[in-house]
Amino acid sequence: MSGRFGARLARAVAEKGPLCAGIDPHPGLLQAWGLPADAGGLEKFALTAAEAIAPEVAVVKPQSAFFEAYGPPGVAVLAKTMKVCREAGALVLLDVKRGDIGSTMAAYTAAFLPAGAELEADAITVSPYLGFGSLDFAVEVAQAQGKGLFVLARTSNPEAQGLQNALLPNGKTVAQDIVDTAGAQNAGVGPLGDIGVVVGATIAPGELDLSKLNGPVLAPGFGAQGATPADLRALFGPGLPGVLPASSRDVLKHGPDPESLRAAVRRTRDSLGPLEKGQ
Ligand SMILES: O=c1ccn([C@@H]2O[C@H](COP(=O)(O)O)[C@@H](O)[C@H]2O)c(=O)[nH]1
Repeated sequence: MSGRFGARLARAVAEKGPLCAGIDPHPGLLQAWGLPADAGGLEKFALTAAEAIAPEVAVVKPQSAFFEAYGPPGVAVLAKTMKVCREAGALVLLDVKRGDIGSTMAAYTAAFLPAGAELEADAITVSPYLGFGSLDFAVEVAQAQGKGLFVLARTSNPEAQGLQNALLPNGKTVAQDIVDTAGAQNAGVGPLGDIGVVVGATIAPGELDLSKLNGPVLAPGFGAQGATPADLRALFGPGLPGVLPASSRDVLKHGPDPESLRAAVRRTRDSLGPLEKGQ
């Protein structure tokens, strides 16, 4: 690993395209793959998915919740899965959505960002709902150690709209304010800053101005939650610069056969259009 996260991400996307493939071991998927709902079934599921998917995409996003649900053995499987993905050349974005007062955020930061941590990720998702400033230490560590953060701004779930589109005294929506605060951290950094945001692929075009973000956008909601490649283009523009459409269940439902999983991830990746220079 060398260089800033934004630069590493830009290189990976130029090589493999922008798809972020999720590893979400839902109990229903384990059942559909004929696996037991225990740590052994979890391991078979996650490692099969990681080995088939990680070589094909720029970014893999394991969903921590589905591993944590199995206790310490599940967390051990998560660590193994992340290692397999990184060894296959993918960047690992751990979806953990952590957010707390600053001093506690420091402990979360230590758990996921430093080199050599058991759950070391290239980037993590974080929540700014204790105030963006509560993330200051995580921002500092990410920028200093070549890692990234994806800050929840306008999430893909329908319940989010009221809170995230509420107007602040400065006249901006909560989500826009989060995007602009992330953008301030990325100012002047090329080709892409390290502090990204999460913007659901399911939201209406025109809700947010991302023009000054200068950082990556994780866009979940593509696939199983209904958003299509056309929705992504309408929302983010045709070139999708810095945007990582994320899909989990829609790819994973094609397992357990590794060849079918590989074919599904390639189809999904190719549905986003040809690679463009500088994308
Ligand atoms: O706004 C958000 C933020 C995160 N997620 C996560 O992404 C995946 C989506 O899975 P699909 O199977 O592709 O629907 C999942 O891990 C969510 O926790 C999101 O959906 N929306």
